[in-house]
Amino acid sequence: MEQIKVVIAGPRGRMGREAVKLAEETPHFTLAGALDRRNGGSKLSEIGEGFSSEARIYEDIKECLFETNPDVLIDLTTPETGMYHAKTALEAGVRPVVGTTGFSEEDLKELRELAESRGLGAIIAPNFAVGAVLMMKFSQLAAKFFPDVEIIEQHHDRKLDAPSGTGLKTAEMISEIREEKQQGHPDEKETLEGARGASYNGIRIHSVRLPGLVAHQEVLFGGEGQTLKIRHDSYDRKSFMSGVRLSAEQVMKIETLVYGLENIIE
Ligand SMILES: NC(=O)C1=CN([C@@H]2O[C@H](COP(=O)(O)OP(=O)(O)OC[C@H]3O[C@@H](n4cnc5c(N)ncnc54)[C@H](O)[C@@H]3O)[C@@H](O)[C@H]2O)C=CC1
Ligand SMILES: O=C(O)C1=N[C@H](C(=O)O)C[C@H](O)C1
Repeated sequence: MEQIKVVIAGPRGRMGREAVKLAEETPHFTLAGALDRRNGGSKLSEIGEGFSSEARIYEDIKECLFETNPDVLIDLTTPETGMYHAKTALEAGVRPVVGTTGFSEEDLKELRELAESRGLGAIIAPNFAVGAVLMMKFSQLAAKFFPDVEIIEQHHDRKLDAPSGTGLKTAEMISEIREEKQQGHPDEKETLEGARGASYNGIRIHSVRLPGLVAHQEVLFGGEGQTLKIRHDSYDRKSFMSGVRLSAEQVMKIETLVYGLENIIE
């Protein structure tokens, strides 16, 4: 298999550290460097996170990409940083694989145009877990028969964005096959603000944040005399790593931006 040179942004984060281990363990990946907010100039093996890689840590993305000349930048940081990194990578001829969530439609449009104008692949995947992708696909199918649907996403309490990227993507995928629809009683009133959750084209999204949780989502459909629940649980961040690996492989073969892992696993 073709050797892929990767840089990982956010190596000390919950996802980033799994991604560093993935890169260290994958024979056809070469970990060329890491982008962090601190530890610039050190090697990954020197920062006490249990990494064995001798790859250097950079604090400046431009310097990092110039010196390491990677094929792929894997970004697992924060929404603002993720957007800046993805843009800077494309401008430098590097293909971004972005797991970071919280991108707007405008962000996606801008990155798609940039990727296509440079003839480069880019993948933005709100969820890298295959089970979560299937949950979204099954939900899209179910919504053809059950147009009344609410999404309950549950995450750890260190999460910055709400709703989750997965919750939003699920609502987007359902909206592709469902007309906008007002759900619940037409005269319903919130006596406590937020009680009915956020609304995406009329689909309610409820965000739960609690210590102890990792990443969980239930898509709840209601019909006459029946309900259907489609649920996915990530109990460990290892659940995301096969999707990260697949994305880094596939991004080398495309020349546009792909938003969502469902577009590369089917
Ligand atoms: N697509 C997917 O399957 C998944 C996506 N995520 C998303 O990935 C992102 C990261 O999640 P976690 O690892 O849980 O967060 P985290 O807070 O544990 O890690 C984020 C890391 O990014 C680093 N960082 C922030 N700004 C930076 C900068 N300018 N340069 C370099 N590093 C920087 C932080 O120091 C931190 O180590 C979030 O947006 C989350 O929603 C999380 C899990 C799965
Ligand atoms: O922050 C997380 O943890 C996760 N973020 C992604 C999201 O926002 O959907 C993916 C997964 O749910 C974990």
